[in-house]
Amino acid sequence: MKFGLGGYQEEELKKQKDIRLLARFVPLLTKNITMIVFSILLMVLLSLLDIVVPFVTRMVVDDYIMPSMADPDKSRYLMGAFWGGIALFGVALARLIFSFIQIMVMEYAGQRMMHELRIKVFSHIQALPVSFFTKNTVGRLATRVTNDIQNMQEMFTTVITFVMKDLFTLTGIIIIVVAMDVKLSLALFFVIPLVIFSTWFFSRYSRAVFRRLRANIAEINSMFSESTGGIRVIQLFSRQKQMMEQFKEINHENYLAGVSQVKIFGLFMPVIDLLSSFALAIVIFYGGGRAVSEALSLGTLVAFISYTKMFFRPVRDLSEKHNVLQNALSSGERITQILDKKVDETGGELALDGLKSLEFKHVGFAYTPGEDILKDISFELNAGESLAILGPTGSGKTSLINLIVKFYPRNRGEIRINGKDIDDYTTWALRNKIALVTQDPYLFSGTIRDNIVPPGTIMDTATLDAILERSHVRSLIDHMPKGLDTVLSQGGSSLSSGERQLISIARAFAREPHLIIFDEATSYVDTESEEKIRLATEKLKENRTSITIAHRLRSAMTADRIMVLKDGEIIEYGDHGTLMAEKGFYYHFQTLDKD
Ligand SMILES: Nc1ncnc2c1ncn2[C@@H]1O[C@H](COP(=O)(O)OP(=O)(O)OP(=O)(O)O)[C@@H](O)[C@H]1O
Repeated sequence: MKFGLGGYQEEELKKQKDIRLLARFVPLLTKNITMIVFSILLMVLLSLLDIVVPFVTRMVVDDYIMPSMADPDKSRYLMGAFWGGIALFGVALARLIFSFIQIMVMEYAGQRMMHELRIKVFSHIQALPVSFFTKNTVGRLATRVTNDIQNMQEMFTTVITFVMKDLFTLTGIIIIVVAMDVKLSLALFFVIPLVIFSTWFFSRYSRAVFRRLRANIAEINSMFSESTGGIRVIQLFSRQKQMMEQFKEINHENYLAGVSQVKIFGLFMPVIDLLSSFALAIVIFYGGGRAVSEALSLGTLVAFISYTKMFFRPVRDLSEKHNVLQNALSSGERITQILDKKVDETGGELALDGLKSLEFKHVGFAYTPGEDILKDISFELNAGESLAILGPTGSGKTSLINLIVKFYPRNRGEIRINGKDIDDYTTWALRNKIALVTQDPYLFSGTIRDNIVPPGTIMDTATLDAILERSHVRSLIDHMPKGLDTVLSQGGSSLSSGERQLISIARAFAREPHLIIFDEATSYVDTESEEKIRLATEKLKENRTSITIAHRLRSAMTADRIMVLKDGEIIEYGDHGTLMAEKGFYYHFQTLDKD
């Protein structure tokens, strides 16, 4: 089933068997099994207390009230009725206490389980390959770690124990009514097939509606986060109306699904009420007749009426819990869908100690099968050499870089570092020793220091000072209210893109990388910042191997080798002199840039 609009659509779900789906979450339960079992035992006790009430009533009616009517000495019976009342009050008090303990224990266990599940989902998402995030929006993933996990918690806390209680109560009632009067209990059981049929009918439809609702909520979240993320562009290009239209459409889908849910519930509950009244009518008609002819005691009839009413409470309850269960199952499906996504396991065992060579051999790559973005790329870069990559927009420059840092896996050919396949190195070691300075670097929310010094590293002041000096970030930090300890907003949005780039160059210095990959900014950076960035990157590249996606004449000219890409192919390769002599793309780039 697909809903809403293209960009915000949820991935199609594979329908899983409920039991198999629930089994996936059993390990969470087993870790908290003591609390769960305790809570279930309390629930059993609570349902016993429920069942006992009509029984006590029956005793009071049959043993004290009825005999008192025919006896002139009524005082003999008063004490019995009094103690009956006290017993009922005692039962109510015990219910309150046990119920409080049960809720506390179960909620505690539920919180613990969800805490663990949330961590599991979060860490799994963190380990997923970059390609996953281009297909799954922030909003959609946020729904997974918030709403969906909340739904699962509700299932664990309410469904498990309440279903146990309800089933126990139903069984208890059935046993007790059969023991009291077989004939009258058959009259009550007459409606059970009808109850089962309507519950089955209801559950069939409600699951589909719940799935639609979940998908719609995720789409709303997803569209909301994307539209707020891009609010500047939306406002600048006056796209609010269009966004509003899209939102209205998604919201309308959600409304329709909500209405379907209401319809199903609106129908089901009255049907169950009708069946309950029907059963009651049969009990009163048949039981009443037998009581009149004294084949049945009045106390038993009164107890029967109570049990009939009580019988339908768990049925109603079960259907309501069924609701929670359906909701949780559709959330569970989406959580397992994420947990089933394969994390990148291509990493090997090797550490990366220094860089002697980087080699591409006939490398081919496509984001979508059949649509080649890089074709037959071969080149070699030795220690300390610099490579400048040039090419028109969309020619595959960024894609080539993405393969080196393993954001995406290559489809063909070999990529070797120091003669070994890049998959032989641990992904962590590889990324740790390759510094990628992007055009618009991402800074973490936290202090500037946290952004520069790698996590878990203790860096002495002299080293840090030298880094700040070499990356030309010193004057920027001196202007900050708390210097290195100034807290940045998320993504470093309070800084200019040039400032962000300088901090990310300092971050690169701190890791002492073997390979520098630098994506030169195409957007406007003021002359002063540009000069600082140029000096900082030159220092960073000193005595290191580097690759620059070059947009400036100077960076291209000074590189040891220059590669020109067009439509995913290398069309020119060599040093400045050679390529100028070829009078191709590079030659024209040089002459154009000079103008
Ligand atoms: N995640 C992706 N999924 C599918 N196609 C993609 C993805 N990223 C890039 N592409 C496509 O791959 C091609 C090469 O893109 P790439 O970003 O590598 O080019 P580029 O040379 O770096 O361009 P620019 O100079 O504009 O940054 C483009 O046609 C682009 O549309």
